[in-house]
Amino acid sequence: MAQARNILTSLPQDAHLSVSTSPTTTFHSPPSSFGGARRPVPKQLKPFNTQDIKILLLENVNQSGKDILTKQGYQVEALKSSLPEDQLIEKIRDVHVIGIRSKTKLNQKVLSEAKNLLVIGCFCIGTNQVDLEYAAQHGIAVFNSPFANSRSVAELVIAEIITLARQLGDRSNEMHKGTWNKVSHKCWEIRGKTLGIIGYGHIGSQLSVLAEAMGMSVIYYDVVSLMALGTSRQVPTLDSLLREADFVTLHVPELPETKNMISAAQLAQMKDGSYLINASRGTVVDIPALINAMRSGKIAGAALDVYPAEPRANGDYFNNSLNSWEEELRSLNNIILTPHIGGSTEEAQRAIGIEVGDALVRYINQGITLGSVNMPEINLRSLTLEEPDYARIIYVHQNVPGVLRKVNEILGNHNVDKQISDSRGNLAYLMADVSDVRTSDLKEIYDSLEALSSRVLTRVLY
Ligand SMILES: NC(=O)c1ccc[n+]([C@@H]2O[C@H](COP(=O)([O-])OP(=O)(O)OC[C@H]3O[C@@H](n4cnc5c(N)ncnc54)[C@H](O)[C@@H]3O)[C@@H](O)[C@H]2O)c1
Ligand SMILES: O=C(O)CC[C@@H](O)C(=O)O
Repeated sequence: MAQARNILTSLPQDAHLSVSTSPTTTFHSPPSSFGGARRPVPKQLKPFNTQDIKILLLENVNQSGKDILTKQGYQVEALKSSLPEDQLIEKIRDVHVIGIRSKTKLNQKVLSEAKNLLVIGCFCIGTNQVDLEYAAQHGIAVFNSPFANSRSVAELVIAEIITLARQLGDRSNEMHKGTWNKVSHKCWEIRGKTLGIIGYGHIGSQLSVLAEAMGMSVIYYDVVSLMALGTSRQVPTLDSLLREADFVTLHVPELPETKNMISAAQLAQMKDGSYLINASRGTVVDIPALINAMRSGKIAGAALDVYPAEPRANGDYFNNSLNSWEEELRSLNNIILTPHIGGSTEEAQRAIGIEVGDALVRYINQGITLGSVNMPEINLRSLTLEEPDYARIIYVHQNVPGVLRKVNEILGNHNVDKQISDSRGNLAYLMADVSDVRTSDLKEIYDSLEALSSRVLTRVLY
């Protein structure tokens, strides 16, 4: 694969390399010295003609991200929803970059059709919807936004804790139907109650601070030992958390180990009349088991933001055609059902658009992998307009013995100005800036690297 991703534009054989005069807006070299020195203007490297780069953005990616990509001159097509798999395959064949959120499944079947694909931008935290390993093995880098929406999720959970404790959803529904029902029975303050957080990462720890400010006691369970914020306390087992908490909230990634981590046995461990909140991934809670626990009164209320299967677009139905238990879920009392909006605030979406948009531009134009979730993280200071006949060679390869020797034999006839290499598992990423090269040299370097058996992807940027 990757013929179109082998990026070397055809210039006359002996032409000197041309330099674009438009500096990149998203990447700056550090100043060469302090105090008054003229700052070298970063050179915009050209993966190929920027206007030839085709980008498909799905799932209503924020305007901030679209603007960053459009400003580069790339061709950007943006759709509001995700696509059915057959349409996705049709479209992905043609593009160099795809931007998605949580709904688009980029599995092996889809990615194997993506012959031109260079990079995937997940405009969200979760990357479980992408086969990261397959992507890496085919030289496709994946970027996400690791914490730009964490605060939004934490704030939603705080709102849900109070809403459940006071049965606000039910009272509001009754009023909408014209019924006045003033009750205090089993309505509680949250002050002094215990919040159990499962997964004390970006979201869990942020929530911990907010919950303590509301007067709650916080305990948490995580597979790694983590510093407790405020007066919170890590507990050694999931069971101990479930037995002690009045409110249990999940903030773990979708993994084989987290599938149905809250099922009948765990619900049975929870305190009578406690509450469950899940804004992580739909696979983490066994929903039929939750329905039973709520019907029996064991669980007094729940809030779900995520589901094992979710509709593709706004306006789609949330009913039994997606998940067999949806009607039953909707019929329960004191349950808050939201359409995966934990990270859906103006602030979060704008920040994610900028963060992932910038990462895509850096990768496309400069080959920089900082923040990639499936490639070694590699950066070199940018080339400048004062370095006219330079090129950046990127060689993604299998991490096997002897490759660097062969690569350096190929580059050895030229002046390698700077070079860096790193590996991640069985994949390695090498970046080298070579000076005094002509187009014919580049063609030769490119062809020689392509001929190595270790090759995953070769790019030449200049
Ligand atoms: N509802 C939404 O809109 C929304 C928004 C953002 C993130 N999310 C989901 O929330 C998840 C958590 O986000 P985050 O940014 O806090 O992630 P994070 O990676 O910062 O933290 C996850 C924590 O879970 C822990 N963990 C992993 N496996 C575990 C297990 N089996 N048991 C206990 N702990 C375990 C990890 O050690 C880590 O500390 C994301 O993976 C994403 O799926 C949902
Ligand atoms: O915006 C989305 O679709 C996903 C939000 C959230 O689940 C995330 O992973 O960041």
